Amino acid sequence: MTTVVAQGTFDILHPGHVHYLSDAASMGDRLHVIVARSENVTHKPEPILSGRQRRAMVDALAVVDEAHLGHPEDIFVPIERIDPDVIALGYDQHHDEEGLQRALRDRGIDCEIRRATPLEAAEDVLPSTGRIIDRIVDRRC
Ligand SMILES: Cc1cc2nc3c(=O)[nH]c(=O)nc-3n(C[C@H](O)[C@H](O)[C@H](O)COP(=O)(O)O)c2cc1C
Ligand SMILES: Nc1ncnc2c1ncn2[C@@H]1O[C@H](COP(=O)(O)OP(=O)(O)OP(=O)(O)O)[C@@H](O)[C@H]1O
Repeated sequence: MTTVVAQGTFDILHPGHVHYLSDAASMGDRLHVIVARSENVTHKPEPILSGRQRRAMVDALAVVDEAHLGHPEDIFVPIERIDPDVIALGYDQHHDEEGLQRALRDRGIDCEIRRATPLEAAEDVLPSTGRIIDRIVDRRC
């Protein structure tokens, strides 16, 4: 049984999220998703939906076995509990893969880090929460 972990903000679900989570699910047998706490999303505007709402939306997807609201302080607490075989990073996530691998090893977690692929977007709705919000503001305000 290969356990995979995916993680992210997942504010206002869109096809890019479904693509990432489907890709992550295809890397193993069970997919756990860690949903970032709003207070830890510091590299972009605060999420519109609460952490509980974002977790519930992700948990409702067929490809997801379990969605968890992330730990407020230590990102390795849920990882230690889930004990994954694979961590699937999003195609555009700027995590330091070597640093992450070292930190996992220091904690005795034997886990492979893999990258998911981007969704090839052909339609006119751009699959990014930020771009969707910009378009809503543009068209409706
Ligand atoms: C392995 C891993 C575990 C994470 N666990 C948590 C966590 O427990 N709590 C949390 O608030 N953020 C956690 N994060 C951070 C966020 O999920 C995410 O990386 C960050 O907010 C960037 O999200 P974005 O790709 O949606 O922009 C974790 C990140 C990684 C790489
Ligand atoms: N178009 C896409 N193709 C593949 N993966 C995607 C796509 N959009 C988002 N993801 C992945 O989904 C995960 C969570 O993404 P996130 O919640 O940051 O959404 P986002 O739409 O990229 O948000 P924002 O526009 O606010 O940066 C990340 O790992 C990201 O790589």
